[in-house]
Amino acid sequence: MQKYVSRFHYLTQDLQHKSHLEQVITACESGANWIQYRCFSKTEEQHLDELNRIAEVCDDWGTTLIITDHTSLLSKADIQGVHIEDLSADFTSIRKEIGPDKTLGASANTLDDIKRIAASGAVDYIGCGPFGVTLTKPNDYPILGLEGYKAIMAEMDILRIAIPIIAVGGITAANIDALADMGVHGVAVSAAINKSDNPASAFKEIYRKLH
Ligand SMILES: Cc1ncc(COP(=O)(O)OP(=O)(O)O)c(N)n1
Ligand SMILES: Cc1ncsc1CCOP(=O)(O)O
Ligand SMILES: [Mg+2]
Repeated sequence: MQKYVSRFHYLTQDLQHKSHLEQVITACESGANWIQYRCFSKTEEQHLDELNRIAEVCDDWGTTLIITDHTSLLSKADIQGVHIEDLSADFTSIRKEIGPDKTLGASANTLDDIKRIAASGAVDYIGCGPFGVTLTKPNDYPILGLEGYKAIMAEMDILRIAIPIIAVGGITAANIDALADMGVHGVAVSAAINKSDNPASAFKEIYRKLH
């Protein structure tokens, strides 16, 4: 079953000065239709508690809520899907576990990752990056840049792989037009919004470029 996948994935992050719930409220008030709750600083109990509060806000605003990694929480809160960051995850098993209706996202860095994930037939979209330098999730993967996405999209076209690609990592409003020209389905953004002096305005700037 093909599912709706937003062109703008807003990701919360662990911050000293603003809770995930506060970040979600700002995003919803700014027009978010898709939020990924990406939290690595809480116990399972705290995580579920905050998730339920966030889910209430998202329900009020009609915003799709995705959780990062914690597949087991899918059945415990009013959320619509899970994004798995483990590149080597068994997506066929995860799909069996979560059932057909929940949205399942995966991460990729290369065309080979995308081929493998797409071949599982279990995943609804792929977050592919990093586009640029990011401190949110530092790793050793090579930066793709615009040319990287161009090459990946061209190869996917040849191979007739149609899964939506979401560019991620180091994206700011200044990159949106060029990334859209590369043919990606959408973008995922965290720091450029959350660490901005004015997150609501940073969110809206990106939103306007995508809509
Ligand atoms: C939409 C979306 N895309 C990607 C990620 C996570 O990507 P991640 O696995 O952290 O990136 P690399 O490790 O591959 O650089 C996400 N959470 N959401
Ligand atoms: C989940 C994830 N993986 C690579 S970057 C990132 C988070 C988003 O990056 P940024 O904070 O730079 O927008
Ligand atoms: Mg990863």
